[in-house]
Amino acid sequence: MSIAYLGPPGSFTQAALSGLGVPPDQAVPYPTVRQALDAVRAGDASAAVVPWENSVEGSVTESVDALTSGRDLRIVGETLLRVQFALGIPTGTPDTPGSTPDGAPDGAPAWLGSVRQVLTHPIAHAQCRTWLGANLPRADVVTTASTAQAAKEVGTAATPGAAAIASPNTLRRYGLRIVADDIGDRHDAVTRFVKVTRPAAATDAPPTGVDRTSLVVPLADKMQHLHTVLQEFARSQVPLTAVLSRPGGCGLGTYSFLLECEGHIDDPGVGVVVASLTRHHSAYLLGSYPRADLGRLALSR
Ligand SMILES: O=C(O)C(=O)C[C@]1(C(=O)O)C=C[C@@H](O)C=C1
Repeated sequence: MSIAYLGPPGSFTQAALSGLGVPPDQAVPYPTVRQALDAVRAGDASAAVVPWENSVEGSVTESVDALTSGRDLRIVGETLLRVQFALGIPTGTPDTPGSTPDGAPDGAPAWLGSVRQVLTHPIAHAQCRTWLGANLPRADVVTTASTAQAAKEVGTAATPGAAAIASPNTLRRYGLRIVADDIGDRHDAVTRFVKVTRPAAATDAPPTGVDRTSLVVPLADKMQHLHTVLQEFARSQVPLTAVLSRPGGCGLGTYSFLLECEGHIDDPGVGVVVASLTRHHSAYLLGSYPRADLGRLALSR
């Protein structure tokens, strides 16, 4: 069966598929993270790959919210990808010497004068803020469901004054001319992607010794329990790797927590913590899966 991913082709998510062992001929692009996950829920895809966390911008809350909107999906794997960004404009864009936009630096290249609008994914935008602020401070930023979608829209519509931020290969794929490369604020930016399945299909991976466990603790209006939740990890000496609060749905100040820790549910420490949080705080498991290795990063260009 097919494997859904955040498309269109050329997205960073597509570049991450090989790191999760997804054969290219099984991968099917979906327009949004939610639609990719819903395809798994509906049984139209056996698994989905979605972005989960970025080293510069933090958690991909769209993915966290879409995944935790039900208790019916499990994370079964993760991979890491180094992400690099470039700016592309339609090939027909004429250079307009002497018309650099308001606020652009003196002596800026001529093509800058033509760019009024930059399309990209919000997390890519967040990673290119410094470059955009210095070079295109007055350009409108239009967010798209993925960087590849931005490249596709700019390449297809060839709207005068529009540019896209995506990986260099993706800009080329959609026929754009790269006018600025390596425009990310951090050259070591990394995005973590996860593979998600229905629990019935999830052959829970056995412990490898280098695993991660993700769970949700929906504290909602019982915020005073947060410190006891965190103490459970300390007591069992289980290292927490992430704590993310999301709106709990019961008004301001109520939260649901995504917690991630080192170790596997079948490891004694993690097992004890998850069992206790499940019993006392209605926690539920999102998955125990092999942790990706920072030393074996793929580079997406
Ligand atoms: O826009 C894409 O191409 C994606 O795959 C999404 C995404 C993300 O959500 O973080 C993936 C990696 C980059 O950090 C920017 C965007």
